[in-house]
Amino acid sequence: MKTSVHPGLTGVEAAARLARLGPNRLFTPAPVRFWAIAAEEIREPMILLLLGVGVLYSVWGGLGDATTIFVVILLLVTAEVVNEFRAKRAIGALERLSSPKARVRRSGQVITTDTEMVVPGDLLILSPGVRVAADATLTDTINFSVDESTLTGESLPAEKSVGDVVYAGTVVVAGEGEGEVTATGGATRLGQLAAQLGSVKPPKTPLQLAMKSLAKKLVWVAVSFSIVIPLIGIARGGDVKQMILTGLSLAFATIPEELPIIITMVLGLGAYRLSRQNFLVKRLRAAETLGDATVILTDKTGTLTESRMQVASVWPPEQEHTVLEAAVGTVSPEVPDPLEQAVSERAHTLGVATPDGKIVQLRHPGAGRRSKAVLWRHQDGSLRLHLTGAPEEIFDHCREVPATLRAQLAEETAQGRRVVAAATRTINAQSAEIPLEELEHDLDIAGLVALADPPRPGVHATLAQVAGAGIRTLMVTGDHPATAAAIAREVGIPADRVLTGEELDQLDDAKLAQVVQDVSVFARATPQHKYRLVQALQKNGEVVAVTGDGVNDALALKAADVGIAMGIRGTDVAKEAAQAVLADDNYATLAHGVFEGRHFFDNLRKGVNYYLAVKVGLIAIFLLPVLVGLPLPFSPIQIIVLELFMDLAASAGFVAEPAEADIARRQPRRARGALIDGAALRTILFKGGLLFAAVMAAYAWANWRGLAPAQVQACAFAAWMIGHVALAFISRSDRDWILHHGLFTNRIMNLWAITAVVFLLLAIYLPPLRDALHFASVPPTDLIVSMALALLVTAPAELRKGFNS
Ligand SMILES: Nc1ncnc2c1ncn2[C@@H]1O[C@H](COP(=O)(O)OP(=O)(O)OP(=O)(O)O)[C@@H](O)[C@H]1O
Repeated sequence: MKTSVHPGLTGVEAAARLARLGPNRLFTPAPVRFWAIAAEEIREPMILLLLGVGVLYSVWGGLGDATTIFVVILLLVTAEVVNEFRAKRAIGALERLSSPKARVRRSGQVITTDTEMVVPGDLLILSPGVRVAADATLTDTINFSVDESTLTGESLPAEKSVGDVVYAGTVVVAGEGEGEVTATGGATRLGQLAAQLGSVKPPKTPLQLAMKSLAKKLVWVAVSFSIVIPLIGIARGGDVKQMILTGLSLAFATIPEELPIIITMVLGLGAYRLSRQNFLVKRLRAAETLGDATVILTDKTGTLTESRMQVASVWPPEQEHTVLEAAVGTVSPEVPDPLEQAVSERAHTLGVATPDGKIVQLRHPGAGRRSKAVLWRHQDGSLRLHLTGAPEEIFDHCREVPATLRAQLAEETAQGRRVVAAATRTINAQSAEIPLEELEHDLDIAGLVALADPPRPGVHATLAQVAGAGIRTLMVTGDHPATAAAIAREVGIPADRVLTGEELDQLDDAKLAQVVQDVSVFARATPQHKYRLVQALQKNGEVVAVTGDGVNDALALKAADVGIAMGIRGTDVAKEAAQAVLADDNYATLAHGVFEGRHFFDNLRKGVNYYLAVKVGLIAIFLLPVLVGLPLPFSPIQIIVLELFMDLAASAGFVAEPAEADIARRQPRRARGALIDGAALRTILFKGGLLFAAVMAAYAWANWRGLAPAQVQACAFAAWMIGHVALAFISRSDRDWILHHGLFTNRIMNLWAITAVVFLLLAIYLPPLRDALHFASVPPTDLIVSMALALLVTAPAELRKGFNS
């Protein structure tokens, strides 16, 4: 392969072309616009229902009532639109954060840029695992082939050489190459295909679907009550118009249209926050499942270790020069991996040069091989083959291997070092066309290079924390078993037994499912082994999070419950197959993500349970008075105001809830059951019942005191507002006392509570608002008693935690 004859475009020229020809992308993501969301929201059946109520009010009630109701509608719609806008903008930003990258040469330097920034004339640097960013004509290749199945459906790799065209969207599977971009974005072949397909909306996550279906079921419950309650009222001689308005308002307040929005808010905003901390959530699904992980299947290099490899020793030491000369012959000049970087740095320090000449053949590790082979043609026409890789594999191809080398290998690997052997062979000058595999024999061993790659600082502590949270960590590596075991011990993974890929092949699926219960370290493993491990673990009922970087890791990443690609080491293919990307490749970031996943799920459950509890309370509050023939505790306008406050708490308040103290200590939720199980249902009914009792207590008190109907409603309203604020605070933690959890640690909830209380006081004592909402001023003592009753009656929800834990 020629080395960098063409320097590529300059940055200035590339920018000019980008401005002229537009970004290299197939779809322009629809921008998230506030007004578009608002327009959509206004067309929602719920809002139409409310507008209907408004119109009826203006016909039956009067202009004042109609104005009040339209103001409330405006507030409600604004609140919902702001919420939805925030969540959708966050989800949109997620895509930008994990946008694909491409390697190009500009002004003689290889740089990594956003794929969108690639322009015609750019020189693409292509290596295995790369998804080709744009259509390009190959200017340089070496044993180069691509998988074109996305375009042609043909699954066999297509070999390509200089002059051939590679298409955007295809994947490099072998060799190395360089190509000059001829078309970008919509002008590429893929772009033309994509234009026919149109844009694809991301599918809804299982939880979003479950929530939608739950919301649909609950609509019927809400609607039934909203019909039955006014019917009973009318049968008992109530005012027909008033009852119709009550029914409509009740329907509006109890139909759980907010449920799917709560999910989008919690998962969307949560995933966005997590993505700012190096855990890029590409699909919301990942945010959903992460917290349930019971097993983390992780790579070693870069995830548990630093991936800043350094040559620790070379064997035999007196022949270091020769060994490095052999090893540096397989170092890729364009895209060296950390191992190659370490070798080349050391060679550079000692003044050992890269072979002088041209690469005529090349084979990367992979497809069952753990070595890299490069065939060089020197200036004088002679051919020399260089092989670097797993010692046992290299030894097999060597003429003879001194026993001291084998002994040294054992010693170095026991210290956790990655050890590669380097060997060479002089080849007949006429044999350049013979496939590499046929040349790889009778090699002369040069020696061993041992590379140190220490564990990342803090990874030991994180692993212990993860283990304490009931999550097992399994290490799967392509490295030597002794190296794997030594690193595993250092970071705290049990390594009494290490299983190699070869041993794993001997086990059938049933046996493997048994073995994975005890063994935590797998060495000399391939991506296929990783895939089998994921399946075996899932067979045992585990929820598996897996990391991956290579082209062939896509299988395991897709099969896992959460597939997580490495951001630094990962290939494009792995990143595409994964649901999330670790921007820093760090195990600690992954662990943090799992705990955050638990946190999201907690918040979601708390928000939903609270939301349903207050709805149950509201229905009960209306059912009892109509059944026993008492005046209604709230007028229709008041019901609509209540809805505004309860929606806000559930959708915005619980999103901001800090994690529970035991988030990293408790065991995973084993049963991946429904969001609302038996226990949750009991809690919902219990809390709804308490809210009902709180309002009824104030209502009874006000009646007993002989207050006027509008005053009775004011007392009931006060009890509701205080009661539902108290319940919201109590619901912020399931098991922990709220004082222990932190009474004022949720800023949004604080703000909401203060607004609710101030609004309550203004609604009763500020004449224009009071008149608009049909309240009457009440003696402060009665108000205080109503509020105190609400606190007293809802307190059992807090006390119940003592019995639950
Ligand atoms: N660039 C390379 N040159 C020579 N040999 C290599 C190279 N890369 C990998 N190998 C050999 O292949 C083995 C497996 O390496 P690989 O990078 O595939 O491991 P892995 O599965 O990614 O493991 P890990 O989780 O430790 O990264 C290494 O131990 C080494 O012997």
